[in-house]
Amino acid sequence: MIEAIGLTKSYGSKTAVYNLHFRVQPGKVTGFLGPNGAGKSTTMRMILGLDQPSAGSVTVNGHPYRSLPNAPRLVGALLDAGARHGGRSARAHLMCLAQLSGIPARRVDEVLGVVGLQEVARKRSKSFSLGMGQRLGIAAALLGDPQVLLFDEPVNGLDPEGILWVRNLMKRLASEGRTVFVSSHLMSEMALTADHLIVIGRGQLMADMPVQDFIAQNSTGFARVRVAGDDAERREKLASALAAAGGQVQPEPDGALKITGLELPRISDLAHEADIRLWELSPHHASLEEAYMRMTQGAVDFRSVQDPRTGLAAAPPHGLPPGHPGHPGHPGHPGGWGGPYAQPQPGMGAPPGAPYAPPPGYGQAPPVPPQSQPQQPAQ
Ligand SMILES: Nc1ncnc2c1ncn2[C@@H]1O[C@H](COP(=O)(O)OP(=O)(O)OP(=O)(O)O)[C@@H](O)[C@H]1O
Repeated sequence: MIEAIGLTKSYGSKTAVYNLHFRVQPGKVTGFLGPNGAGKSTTMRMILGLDQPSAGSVTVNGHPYRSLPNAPRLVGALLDAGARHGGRSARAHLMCLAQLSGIPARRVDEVLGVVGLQEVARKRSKSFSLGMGQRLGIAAALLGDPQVLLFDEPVNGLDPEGILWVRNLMKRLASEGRTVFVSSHLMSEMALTADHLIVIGRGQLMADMPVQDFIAQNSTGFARVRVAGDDAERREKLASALAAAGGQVQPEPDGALKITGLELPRISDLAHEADIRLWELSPHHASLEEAYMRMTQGAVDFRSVQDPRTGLAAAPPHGLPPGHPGHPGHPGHPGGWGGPYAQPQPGMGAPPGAPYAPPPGYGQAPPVPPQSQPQQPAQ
C-alpha cells in the first residue's frame, strides 16, 4: 500500500503538491489523473524517494522509500522511459539494473519476453521507437517482481496492440494482489483499466473513489428517445410534451431526441399520454472523459486559444458554446455545473466547475510544520 499524509512539495515559491492525503490499496489498479502540471509526476517522485516532501510524508508498505529494505525488489516504476543509456542494448540496460539490485540475470530474459522485446534485446536502445522504449521501461519496472508498481503514462507511444497489452498487464498485476498506481491522460483507457481513481488539480486532491462512483457523481445520465417512423411532426409533439414536463430536449443528428432531467418511466408515460409510439427509449451514461472534464475544468492551467491564421476555435470540452441550453454552464442544464449533480466531494477541494479557489498560501512557499523534513532545493 502507498499512503500519503499531508504530502506537500514546493519548489521555491511554487507549490506543486499541497496537503495530499490518500491511500493506494493493493489488489486494484488505481488511476492517477489530473491536468498538465497538476503534480502527478512530483507525487510519484516523492513516493520513490527521488524528491523529498516539503511537508507531510508518503510511505510504501509503512516505510518511506529510502528506508525500505531492498526497495528495488518491493517497488518497480516507470517514470521516464527515455531515461536510459542509448548506447547500451536493451538487455545490457536491464542487466545493469539487475546487477545493482542483486536480481539474477535469468530474470532479465524473462522480462524481455514479457514485454515482447526478445528479438531486439541486443540492439542499441537509441534506435528504439517511442513504444519500444516504453516496453523497455515497463520491463525495468517488472525486473524485481515487485509488490508495488508505479507507471507514469505507460501507454504513451504504444500502438493499439501495445495499449491492450498494457491494460491486461495492469489488471493481471492487480489481480495478483499487487498495488498498481498508474497515471494517464487517456480517459478511455483509464475507464477500461482502473478500478479506483485519485484525481488531483493544481496539486490538491479533487477525488478519491471508485471509477463508477466518480462517473456517477460528476456527470449526468441522459435518455435517447426515437419516435416510430422518425416522423418529424410526432417528434415535435413529443419534444414539446417532454419540455413542458421539465425535460431538456436536444435533437440528435440521427433524428433521435436526447433528454436530460426526466426519468425513463416518466418519458414513457408522457409519450403514451401523447399517443406517440416509440422505437427507442434507452438510458445512457456519461463517459469517464465527460466526468473528468467536468470535475477538472476549473483546475486547468493550460488552455488553447483560437489561431487567427486558421480560424480554428478551440472547442470547449463538451462541444457546445456557452449560452447553448446543452452547455453545462447554462442555468437550465439539469446536471450543469452548479446544478444538483455537481455536488462537491467532502474535503476534496473545488467543486466541479467552480472557479478554482487556491488553498491558503497556494503559489507561495507554505509554512513548514516543525515536525516535517526540511525543504530540499529544486531537483
Ligand atoms: N524541479 C522542478 N522545479 C520547479 N518546478 C517544478 C519542478 N518539477 C515540477 N515543477 C512544477 O510543479 C508543477 C507540477 O508538475 P508535475 O510534473 O508534477 O505535473 P504533472 O501532473 O505530472 O504534469 P503532466 O501531466 O504535464 O506530466 C508544475 O507547475 C511544474 O512546473
